[in-house]
Amino acid sequence: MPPPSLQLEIRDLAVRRGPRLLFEGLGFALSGGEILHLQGANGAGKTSLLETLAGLRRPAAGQVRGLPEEGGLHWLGHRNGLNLNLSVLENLEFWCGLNGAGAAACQPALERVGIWKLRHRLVRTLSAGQKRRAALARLLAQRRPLWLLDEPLDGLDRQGLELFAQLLAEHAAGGGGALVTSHQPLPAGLAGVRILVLNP
Ligand SMILES: Nc1ncnc2c1ncn2[C@@H]1O[C@H](COP(=O)(O)OP(=O)(O)OP(=O)(O)O)[C@@H](O)[C@H]1O
Repeated sequence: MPPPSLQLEIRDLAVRRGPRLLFEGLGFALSGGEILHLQGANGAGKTSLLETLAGLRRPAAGQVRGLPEEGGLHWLGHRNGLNLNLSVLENLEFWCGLNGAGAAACQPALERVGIWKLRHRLVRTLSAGQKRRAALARLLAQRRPLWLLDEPLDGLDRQGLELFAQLLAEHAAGGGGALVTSHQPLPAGLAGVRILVLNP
């Protein structure tokens, strides 16, 4: 079942952190099937923009139209969203329970990211890249039309980067869209990638 179609439109957006105006007048669109690679210097406001789109931060001005209904986006921030004192499987079951995917979605997701054999390990005992794979499994456990990914490549090895590229390509091919921050280039060969530079 493909996710509902995505037509995100950002107009004249301004975001402030405390007294500091990070950016203003920002406009862009993101449709299903597209991947937007968000670039910009440290402190440019990339994370703040994603947090704003995720509803975690109120914009100072502007409009965000076409955000999916509640439950329609996945947020993967600098932190992995994993409880270090639970096992990999317990973490995923928690997320599946929260988003209505059901426990049956956990095994295929963990197999896909290559860490099913680690399912009983406490997350605190995993390497950084293994934790990142567990976080990516969250995205697979339930299909959602919009992915907001903040530095998702951090910690991934070469195979992890290839896996990430496949997951992103499949997401886009299924009609999903993604806004991805990364200081390194996105894996080569991904179709439908546009670049947006914040505060060039
Ligand atoms: N909790 C906070 N309180 C006040 N200012 C903050 C806070 N977190 C971040 N900032 C400031 O907001 C600005 C934008 O930060 P943000 O994390 O959005 O940038 P970024 O483009 O994602 O940076 P990076 O590439 O380093 O991850 C920075 O100047 C930062 O110092």
